[in-house]
Amino acid sequence: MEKESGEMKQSRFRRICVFCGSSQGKKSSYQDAAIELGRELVSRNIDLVYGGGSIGLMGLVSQAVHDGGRHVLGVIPKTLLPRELTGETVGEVKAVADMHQRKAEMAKHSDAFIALPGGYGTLEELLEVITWAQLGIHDKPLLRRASLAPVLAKSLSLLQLQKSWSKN
Ligand SMILES: C/C(=C\CNc1ncnc2c1ncn2[C@@H]1O[C@H](COP(=O)(O)O)[C@@H](O)[C@H]1O)CO
Repeated sequence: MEKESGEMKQSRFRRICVFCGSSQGKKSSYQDAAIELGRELVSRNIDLVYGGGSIGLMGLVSQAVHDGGRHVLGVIPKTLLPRELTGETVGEVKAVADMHQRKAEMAKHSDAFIALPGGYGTLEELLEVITWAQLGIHDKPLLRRASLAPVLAKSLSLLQLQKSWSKN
């Protein structure tokens, strides 16, 4: 991405949608990755679109982008608007009717998608944009889309495993 002179080349993406956990996850590397991604977007002059709120990795990436002076758009269903559910949102907040409209709005306002570690919500959002790409509904890049199937399969079986552990 860097030019020979050392100055940063303008990315072809203006706004990137990030799907990520509403909790911080068990590994500090997840939190580090969220902050690092936020700073990377700033360094490439890219704005953020995400699910809104300040909780979990969502809060870390949005705060990093906001702190760096780039625009942050949080798309939140009306039912999740109360601050006790999602916390304070930095930047612009777009309230939508429901989860379906949220995903459509996030996709509409973005030029590409990136997924960080997360739970069922992140997986669901990721699977939907992959499916839309497969159906030709959009042709926006998704980070490592080509090799995602095995990763997703592994994640799903890990989630299943985690579920059965928590029952014991
Ligand atoms: C209902 C409660 C908390 C939910 N708060 C959320 N606020 C904003 N966005 C959310 C929330 N939960 C899920 N999302 C969306 O899904 C992704 C994260 O889900 P995950 O299951 O944590 O991976 C994220 O990208 C959001 O778009 C109180 O219990």
